[in-house]
Amino acid sequence: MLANSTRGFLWSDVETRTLLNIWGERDIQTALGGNFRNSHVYRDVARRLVIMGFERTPEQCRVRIKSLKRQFILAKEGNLRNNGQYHKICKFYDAMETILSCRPQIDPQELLDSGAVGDETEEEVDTDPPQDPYLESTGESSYPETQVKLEYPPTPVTVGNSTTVRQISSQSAGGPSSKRPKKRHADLALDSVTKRLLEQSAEQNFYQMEEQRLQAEDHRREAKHARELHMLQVLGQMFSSIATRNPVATATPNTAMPPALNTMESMQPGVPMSASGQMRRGRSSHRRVRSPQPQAEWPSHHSHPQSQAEWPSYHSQPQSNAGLVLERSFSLGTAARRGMDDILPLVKNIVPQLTSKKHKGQDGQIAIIGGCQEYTGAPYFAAISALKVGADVSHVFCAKAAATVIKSYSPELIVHPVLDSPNAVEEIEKWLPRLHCLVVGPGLGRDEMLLKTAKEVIEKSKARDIPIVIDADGLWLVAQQPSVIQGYKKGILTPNYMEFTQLYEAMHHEPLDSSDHQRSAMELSVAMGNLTVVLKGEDDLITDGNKVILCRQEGSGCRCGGQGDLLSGSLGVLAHWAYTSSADMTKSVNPSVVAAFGACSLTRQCNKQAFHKHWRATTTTDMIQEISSAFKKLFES
Ligand SMILES: NC(=O)C1=CN([C@@H]2O[C@H](COP(=O)(O)OP(=O)(O)OC[C@H]3O[C@@H](n4cnc5c(N)ncnc54)[C@H](OP(=O)(O)O)[C@@H]3O)[C@@H](O)[C@H]2O)[C@@H](O)CC1
Ligand SMILES: Nc1ncnc2c1ncn2[C@@H]1O[C@H](COP(=O)(O)OP(=O)(O)OP(=O)(O)O)[C@@H](O)[C@H]1O
Repeated sequence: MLANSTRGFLWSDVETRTLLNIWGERDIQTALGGNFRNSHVYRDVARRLVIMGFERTPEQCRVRIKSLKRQFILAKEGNLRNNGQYHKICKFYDAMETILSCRPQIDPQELLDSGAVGDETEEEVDTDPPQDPYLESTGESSYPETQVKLEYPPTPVTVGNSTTVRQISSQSAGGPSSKRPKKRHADLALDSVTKRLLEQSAEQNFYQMEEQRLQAEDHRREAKHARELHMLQVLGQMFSSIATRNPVATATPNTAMPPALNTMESMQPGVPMSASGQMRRGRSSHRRVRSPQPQAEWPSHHSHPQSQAEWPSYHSQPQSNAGLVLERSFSLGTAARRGMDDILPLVKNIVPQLTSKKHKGQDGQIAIIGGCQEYTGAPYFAAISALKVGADVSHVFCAKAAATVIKSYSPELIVHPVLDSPNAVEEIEKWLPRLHCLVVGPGLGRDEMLLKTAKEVIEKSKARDIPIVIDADGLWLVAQQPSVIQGYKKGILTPNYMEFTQLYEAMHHEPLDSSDHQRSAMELSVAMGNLTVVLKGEDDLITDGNKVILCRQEGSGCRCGGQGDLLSGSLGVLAHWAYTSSADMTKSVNPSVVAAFGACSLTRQCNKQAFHKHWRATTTTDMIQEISSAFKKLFES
């Protein structure tokens, strides 16, 4: 049976790697290098792909390769917009580089001699604007193609070690009447000058095309956001009509903000939102700027029904320096906004009483799914942090090679060396009835067998309604197979910036707009079915797709590895507490959000305290030692 019988626009990593393996085969590369018509080569590629279990048309293969080459060239050229991090998210960079650097060098003179003028090879020339990835499989594009007229012989442009062939513009190539030289090696000096000129103009041409390509991309993005906006408007209207039938919900206070899809990036606590009432999208030439409007000038919901019925509005809730709430709400916003004045008291509310009436286990039995030969520290940090925050029991389900090492770090942890055993899922499943929260990913690694086990354990835990925190390599799994957690309301994702980028791009099939993290985080959350997303960074950004909370608890400049594990372990416990607290305690705020805010604040406070003592020498172990006092300071004073 074919692995990919239901074809879609999406190429899985395995499928792409198989395609690259086939495309990189010597005979294919030779065939592509020596032919200006290559449809038969891609027929062969598609045929070989079918043998490997993936059904794709030759055109799909060609388009996919083309797009991979585009990504690779972009990454290579450094013509990037992702804070110079793009090479890290060009997943197949190494494979592309290996293949392209082994390509036979193409002699431009041979191309001229071959008489292939104007007979463009589809394989080598990359002049199309990017295709909408949703339509890659059909080859159609949802936006007008940028016309780049190419009339003259191809000339090589060196990208790294490889040589690709590009067309030259008429001005630079000397016009279509350029004649094929009669003697091939007649004038070497002239040849080399001509070659240099051709190379320069090809480069210029390349940058022009890149510019056009980026513009086309911007247009496409604008169109996408316009569609989103429209959807939001429709939703707003729906909520509005419900609200008019619901007397409680219609009691919306006079806090309607300008109808701007805003971000809080420029906001400081206490600064009115209207000061930043503009839509920040992509490149400057396409920014749509709304005039800043003083808050007072915006009519209330009652006098300006459109302001809430048609537009989602974002409300800033001035907070303590540690936390800031950005909320997108519709007409029913009042209900959602109740209790959002301050998240910290809600975290305090969920912390269980210490009482002699309880027995062991009631305050939390947490399990970490992670730990392999390479990574033993991460699961330990997460598990011990869970204990120090207040869980009664902390388990680690890890690979055999990691178990003894983790046990030797701490006798407090219960370590199960089962993750790489054939009956791993069964072994872990036995424990699920007693577990209150799972933290999947710290030190898990990317071994396929371990990931498969993790995936099945997630499925079993979902069936039991257990909160699941996914971090580190667990997020990699989610980027490959989002459905594993998509739509599960008790799922919490805790990506750092790199992990966030991968997740975002896996869900949206387009590069992350790094200028607007809050919007992107919300989009990711919504795409994942309103899962809670915690984007860690200078400010931690927490969203469930409806509101964004910034955690700005003071930390330090020390970024020792493992802090994220402290966060995910603590979050495991807090999530359990939040989900077992009454709605009164959390004031109906999403329990995952309350827990996430608590875990972020705690991690940052630990970082601050440890840094005061150890300065540059601060390690995660030092931070863990601060959990007790940081917790008390934040949540019990
Ligand atoms: N002691 C242990 O056992 C520990 C084990 N751990 C375990 O290791 C496993 C793999 O985790 P990971 O940390 O290597 O992977 P990930 O976070 O993707 O970083 C990869 C690269 O991305 C970059 N990068 C990262 N953050 C960035 C940012 N914000 N902004 C920009 N760039 C950023 C940075 O690239 P660089 O700067 O080095 O080029 C980084 O090297 C996982 O199981 C985890 O649990 C850790 O928990 C640590 C303690
Ligand atoms: N620039 C920063 N300033 C202050 N705090 C930060 C900064 N970056 C991250 N943090 C804090 O460090 C904690 C861990 O985030 P980090 O980005 O280091 O996670 P990670 O890369 O997943 O960690 P790990 O090393 O465990 O894999 C978070 O609580 C976050 O608030």
